[in-house]
Amino acid sequence: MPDNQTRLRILLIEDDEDDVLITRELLEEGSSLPVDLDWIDTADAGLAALRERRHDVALVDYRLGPESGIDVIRQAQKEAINTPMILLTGQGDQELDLRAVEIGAADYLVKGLVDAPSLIRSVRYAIDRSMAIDSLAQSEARYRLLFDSNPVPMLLTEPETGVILSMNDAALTLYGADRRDFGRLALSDLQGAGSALTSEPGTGGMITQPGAALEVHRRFDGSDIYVETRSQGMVVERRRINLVMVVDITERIENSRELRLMKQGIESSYNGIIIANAREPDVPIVYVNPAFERITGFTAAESVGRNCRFLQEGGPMDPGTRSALEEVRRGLAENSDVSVVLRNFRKDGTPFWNDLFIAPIRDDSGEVTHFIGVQNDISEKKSVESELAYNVSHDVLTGLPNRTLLEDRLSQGCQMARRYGRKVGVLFLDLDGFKPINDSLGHRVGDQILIEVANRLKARVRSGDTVARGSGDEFVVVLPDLAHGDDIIKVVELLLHAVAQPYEVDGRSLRLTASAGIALDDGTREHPMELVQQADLAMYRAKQQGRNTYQWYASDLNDEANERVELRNDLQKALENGQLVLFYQPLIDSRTGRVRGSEALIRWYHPSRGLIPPNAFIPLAEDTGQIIELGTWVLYQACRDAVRLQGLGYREHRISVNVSPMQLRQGNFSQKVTDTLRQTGLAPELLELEIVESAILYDTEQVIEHLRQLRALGVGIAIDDFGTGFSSLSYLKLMPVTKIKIDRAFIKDVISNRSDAAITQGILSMAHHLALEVVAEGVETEAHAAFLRKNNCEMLQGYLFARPMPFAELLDYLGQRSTSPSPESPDGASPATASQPTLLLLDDEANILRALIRVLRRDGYRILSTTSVQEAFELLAGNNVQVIISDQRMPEMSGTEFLSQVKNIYPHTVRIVLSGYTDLKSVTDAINEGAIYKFLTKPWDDQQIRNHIRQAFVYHGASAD
Ligand SMILES: Nc1nc2c(ncn2[C@@H]2O[C@@H]3COP(=O)(O)O[C@H]4[C@@H](O)[C@H](n5cnc6c(=O)[nH]c(N)nc65)O[C@@H]4COP(=O)(O)O[C@H]3[C@H]2O)c(=O)[nH]1
Repeated sequence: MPDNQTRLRILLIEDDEDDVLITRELLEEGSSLPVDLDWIDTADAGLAALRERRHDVALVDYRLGPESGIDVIRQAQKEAINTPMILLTGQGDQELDLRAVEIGAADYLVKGLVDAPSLIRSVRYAIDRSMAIDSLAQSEARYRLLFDSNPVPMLLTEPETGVILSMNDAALTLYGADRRDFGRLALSDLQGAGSALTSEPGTGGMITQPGAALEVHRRFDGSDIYVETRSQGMVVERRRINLVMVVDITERIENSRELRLMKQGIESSYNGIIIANAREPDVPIVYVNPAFERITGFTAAESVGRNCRFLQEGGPMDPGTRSALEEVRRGLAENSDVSVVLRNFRKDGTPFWNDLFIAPIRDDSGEVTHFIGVQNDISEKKSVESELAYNVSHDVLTGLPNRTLLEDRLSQGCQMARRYGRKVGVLFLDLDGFKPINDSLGHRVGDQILIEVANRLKARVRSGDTVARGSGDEFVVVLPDLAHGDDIIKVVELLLHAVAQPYEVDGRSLRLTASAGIALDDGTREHPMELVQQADLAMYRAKQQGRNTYQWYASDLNDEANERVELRNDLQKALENGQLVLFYQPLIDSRTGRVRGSEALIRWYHPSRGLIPPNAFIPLAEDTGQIIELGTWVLYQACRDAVRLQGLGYREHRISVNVSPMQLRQGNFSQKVTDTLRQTGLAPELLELEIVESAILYDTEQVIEHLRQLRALGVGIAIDDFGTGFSSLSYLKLMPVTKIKIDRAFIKDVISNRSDAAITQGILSMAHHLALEVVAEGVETEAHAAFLRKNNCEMLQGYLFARPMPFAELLDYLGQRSTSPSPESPDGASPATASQPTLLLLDDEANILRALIRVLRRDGYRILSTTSVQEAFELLAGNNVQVIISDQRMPEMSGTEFLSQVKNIYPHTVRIVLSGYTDLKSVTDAINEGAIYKFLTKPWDDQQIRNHIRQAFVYHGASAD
C-alpha cells in the first residue's frame, strides 16, 4: 500500500534493460506521485523481492529469460503474496490475457502499446483493487473470527432448506461434532424427535426467552440436550441466510428438575423443616413445610418472619431443654451442625419432644446465608422409651421402684450416710395373710390391696426415702438419712399402723397386717444389698413372733437362716423316719370336771436337738408346703389313737386335730378326712378339726364347702385362737362351726385386765347366742377357771388340768380322772358358802384389814381379804363377792382404778372406797362413772361403817332383783 499516497513503490521484474528504461519513463511521465522503481531482472530474485511485500504493485514481464512471468505470478499467489501484479508482454495475446487474469494478475499490458497515462491508470487500478480486496478480506476475517470464536454456539443455515452452512466452534463443541461431520447436514438432523417443546414435563415448566424456542437436540454421540434456539434472518452477499444461536439449557433444566424434586421432597417430608435467614437480625424464619404446620399447629403465615423461639414459649422450660438450647446457640454462633432433643409447645399449648437437627447453608463464597432445621416429633417414641426405662426400674403394678432401682437407691443412700455421718435404715415388710386373700378373692383384689399398701407406705415416708416392691407381698423401705438408729422405730410403727387399716375392696372391708424386719448401717458396707437380706431375716423373726410387729436384725439371724435350711431338711427326714409324735392335752368340762376330749399336739424328737416344739417348725412346714404331708400324718395318727381310746372304754372321748389353712385349701381335703376316718374306723362325731380364723376368712367358699361336707358327716369344727385373727362375725354365721376356742392370750389376764375380760365375756356371750360351745385355752390358775366357769365357759384346757402329754400318759391321766370325777359349783366355792353374803377387803396395810375384819365379822359376812390387787382379782374370780371395800392409795394401782376395772368385769358388785387420802378429782370421776358406790374416810367410826356395809348388801340385793 502506498505510504499515505505520497509515493509509488513499484517493483519491475524485467530482463530487458531497454524495456526497463521505457517503463521508468512512462511511469515518471504518467504519475503525479514520485515513483520508486525497483528493477529485478530474474524470476527468482523477483519472487524474493515480492516476498518482502514492500511494493505497492509489481510489473512482471511475461518473458524472463527461460522463466515466465506467469510462473512468478502463480508462485506469488500460492504464497498468498497479495501485492497486486500486472503482467507485461511483448505482444497482444487473448489467451494469455485470460490466463493472466485467471492466475490472479491484476492486469495485462502489452509493451509498446502502452502509453504513460494507461500504465499509470492500470497501476492505480491494480493498487486500489488490491487495497479493496485486502480490506474486504480483513473485514471478512474479523467477522469470521467473531462468528467462529463466539462462545455462543451458532449455526448459519439456508432459510429454505435448513441446510447448515457453517457452525462455529462453540456449536461444534456443543454437538460434539467435527467440521468434517457436516457436509449437507440440515438443522432438522440435529433436532431429536419431538424437538420443539413448550413445556416438557421434566423441564420444570421452564419459560424460554421471548422469540426463543425450547428444543431437544441430539448430539453426535446420540445423547439429547435441551437447547434454547433463537434464529435471525440476514442477507449476506445478496444471499438470505439464517443465523441460529443455540443455548444449552440442559443443566438449567436438570437443576430445575432437581430443585423441583427437592421442593417436592421438602413439602412432602414427614419431618418438619424450617429455613431461617442467617443474615437478618434475629434470624427470622423464611420457610416452613407442611409437616412443620402439622406438628406445631402454627401455619406458615404465623411462623414466617418470627424467630424459632416462639416454639418454647408455650410453657415452663425443663432443664434438658435449657441445656439443649445452649447447645443450639453455640452451634449457630460457630456455624456448625447441631443435633438436640428439646421440648417445644404446639399452638394449643401441648408440649412435644422435638428431635432437632440444624445445619448452616452457605453460598458459593462459603458465607452462611441460612439455617435449615429438621424437626422430628419424637414424643411418642420418647414416651415409649421412658415407659420402657420406667418399666426396667419400676414395678408395673404399684409404680414403686423395683429391685434394680432399689439397689441403686440403697447404694446412693449408703454414700449419703457415709458422707454426712448419718445412718441408713432398711425395712423389709411382708404382708401377713396376703396369700389367702389373693387365693380366695382373686388376683384382682390382691392387686388392689398391693397398690393400696404401696400408696400408704409412700405417703408416710419422707421424700428422700425409697419404698420399693420386692417380690409378691414384700416391700422394702430405704431410709438414708437417720440421725439416730432408733428413729427408724417411729417410721416402722407408722408404716405397720398404716398397713393395718381396713382395705375397702369391692364393697368388702378387708384387714391385714405386716411384719417388718429392720437393718441399720452407717453406709460403709461394701455390699449394701446385704442390708436387705438382713432386714428380710429380721422380718422372718417378726413373723414368728406373732406378726404385725417388727424385729431388728441381729447377727444370730444369719445363723438362724442357715438353721432354717437345715431344719427343713431335717423335717423331711423326721417325716420319713418317724421322729414326730403326738402329745395330747385334755379338755375339761367346766361344770363336771370330766375329761371330754383331748387336743392332739405334735412334737418332734430331733435326734440331736431334742424335743422341738411345734411353733419352731409348723410355720416352716407351712412355708415349705411340708405341712400337707405332716398334717396328713397327724390326722391319721390322731384318729388311730382315738380309736384306741375307744377300745379302752373312753367312748365319748373326742380328739381335736389342728388343721393348717394350707391343708384346707387343698381341693380334696374333705375327701382325705373321710378316707382317714374310714381307714382308721373312727366315728366322725369323735373327731374335731381345729381351724384358725384366717383360713375361714380368706378361702371362704372352698373352706365352707369342705367344712359343710365334713360337718354333714358329723365331724366337729372348732375355731382355734378365736379373737386373735381378723374375726368376721358375718363369716362365722355361714360356718358350720360347732365350737370356739378362746385364745390363751385373753385368758392369761382375764381376771384382772378389763379388756381381756370383756373380750372373753363377749366371745362367750356371742358363742352362746349362736349355740356354739366354748373352750378356753391356757387355763393356768384356779382363778382363771373360776372366772370362766362363772361366765359359763363350757370347757377348759390348760396347765391347771394337764400339760400336753404322750399318748401313754394320757391313758394314765384318763385312768386317774375317771375314778375321781368331782362336780364343783359354778364359782368353785363349796355349796355351803356359795349363798353366804361375801365381802372382799383390799388394803395394802395388813393391820387395817385386821381392824376391819374385827368390826365387820360380827355381822355374819364371809370376809375375803387381801393386800394385793392381783390376789383381789383372783378372789373375785373364784368367789361370789357382793360388796368390795378397797383402799385408795395402793402401790399397784389406786382404789378407784381397781374398782373401775372390777366394775367392767363384775358389774353387779357394790364397790366402796375407804381412804385417808382424798384425791377429789379421781374419786368424783369414779363416782360419776358408776365405778364406786360410796366413798368412806379413814379413820372410820365402827358403827357407821357397819351401817354402810349393811346398806351396801341391801343395795346389792335390790339391784340384783
Ligand atoms: N402357756 C400355756 N400354754 C398352753 C396351756 N395349755 C395349752 N397350752 C399350749 O397352747 C397350745 C394350744 O394349741 P394351739 O392354740 O392349737 O396352737 C398350736 C397349733 O397352732 C400348732 N400345732 C400343734 N400341733 C399341730 C398340728 O398337729 N398341726 C398343726 N397344723 N398345728 C399344730 O402349734 C401351736 C402350739 O402348740 P403347743 O406348743 O403344743 O402349744 C399348745 C399347748 O401346749 C397353758 O395353760 N398355758
